[in-house]
Amino acid sequence: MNLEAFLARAVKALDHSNVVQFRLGPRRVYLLKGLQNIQLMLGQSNDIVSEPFMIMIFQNMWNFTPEDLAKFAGDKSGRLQQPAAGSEAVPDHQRYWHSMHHIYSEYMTKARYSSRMADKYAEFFSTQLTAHSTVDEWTSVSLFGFIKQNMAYSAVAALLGPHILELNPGYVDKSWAFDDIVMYILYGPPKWMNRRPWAVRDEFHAATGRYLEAAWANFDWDGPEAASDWEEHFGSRFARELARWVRDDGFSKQSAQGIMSLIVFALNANTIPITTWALYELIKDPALFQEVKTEVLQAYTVDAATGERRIDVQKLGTLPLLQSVYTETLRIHMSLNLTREVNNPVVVEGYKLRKGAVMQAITQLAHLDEATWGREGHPASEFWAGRHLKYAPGLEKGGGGVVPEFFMAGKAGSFVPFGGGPSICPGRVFARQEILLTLAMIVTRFDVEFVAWTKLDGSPSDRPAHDDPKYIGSAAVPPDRDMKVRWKDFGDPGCVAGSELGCESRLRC
Ligand code: HEM
Repeated sequence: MNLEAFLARAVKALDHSNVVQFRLGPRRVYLLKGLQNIQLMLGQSNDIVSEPFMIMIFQNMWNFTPEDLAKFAGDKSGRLQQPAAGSEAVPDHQRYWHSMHHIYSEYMTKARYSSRMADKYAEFFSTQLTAHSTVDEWTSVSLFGFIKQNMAYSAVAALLGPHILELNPGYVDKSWAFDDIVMYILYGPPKWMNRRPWAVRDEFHAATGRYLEAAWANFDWDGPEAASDWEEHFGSRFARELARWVRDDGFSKQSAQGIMSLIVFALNANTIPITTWALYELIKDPALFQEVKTEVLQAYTVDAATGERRIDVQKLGTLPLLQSVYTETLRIHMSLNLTREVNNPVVVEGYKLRKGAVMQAITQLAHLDEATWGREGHPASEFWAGRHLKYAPGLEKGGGGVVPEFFMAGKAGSFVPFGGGPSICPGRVFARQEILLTLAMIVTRFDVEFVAWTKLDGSPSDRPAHDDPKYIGSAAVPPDRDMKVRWKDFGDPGCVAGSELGCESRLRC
């Protein structure tokens, strides 16, 4: 399916109406736009659900066994605490959607667990930066390639612990090979016509399975780490709780490794394109790079006891310019058809949508709406780092020491990179921390100079990067060009103007 062509037709059709209906085989599909319609579709209710679409994903991407698939398909009680009407008698252990949702929201989204993962991520990523550069020397780097390898490596180690990478040399490459064939598996021709994508999936799943086996064999459930937030075998508490639930509820080994593999895919598929695009913007604009660096230096703290310098992730998340750059990058490069199914009839702009009808909202339509996001001299289609900054009346940028505030330039329903409702992305808190940390660590640690645009294979390109059309409609869209840069590592950052922190860093503030 050509999602780019579909998107272009959909945008045209939605020019005239907020609701456009078409048929996909026997199904009625309703494309929606407009704040209220999207809020309705992504609301907290058992009337409009994502489960039927997820079943398709479980079958193809997760490779669930038919028995395990039947457990989810048969559970109509929904994800919410309150079972859907008519499902009140379903025993708790058979509420598969709710159990999974509970683990997501408890161990992935809550600040305690996401911050622990973020700290581990910073530790692993710092080690990767050190391994790939020499202090005080200029090194040539293909930025997208670098981020794809090293950010993914560090995020996997933070989520699942380092052993998965030791047990499976080339695991990160396997995960990207899987990323490459995901849309084919979901929407492409059947397996008998081309077996390769399924072989790529199975190889990736098997590698993840080796991690699960080793973790189960080596983790002591009665030992001192039984309630720890992070340990080396399973990695994060989230991964451990997910593995435990899958085993306790009797899922097969095949389904268990599929679930974990999908988490790895979700972990990297969006954060890495978004981080890469944000870095491209910062490097293209040296003044912006410097402004972000100055701002980020405020988030370094020194541990009074150990003298160790580290980034305070919470503080990082409050820096206005950095937040604005992050929001703007997500706004521009997220392209997903959010999909739901009607479980109980609903009325949308006078149309009655029956049970079984499919609803879709296209993130790009909301994110690029000129009326919502456009500002004089800054059309909605263009990146503008200052779009989400607000200055006190009378004080404009450049007015000596004026600190702006971060604010959402559009309305909440016009910005849905993480979806919404019960199936909103559970990784959103960690994703933000991970992206901000990566940007912060690079801008404070390196001097970076643009060298040239290249194609993804490293050959010269005569143009800058665009969104890679292959990924439009599927998630955060990666660039179709790499950026060759040279960077110089200044080593340990943390020196804030005049060394307030008492460091002897060579970092030029
Ligand atoms: C910039 C980064 C990210 C973006 C833009 C993003 C976006 C999304 C979106 C749009 C959905 C579907 C939501 C819906 O249907 O309403 C989703 C689901 C999901 N995301 Fe993320 N995501 C990001 C990072 C992450 C990370 C780091 C993880 C961590 C493992 C993660 C794990 C998941 C999972 C497990 C689901 C499925 C949730 C469910 O079915 O209940 N995501 N994400």
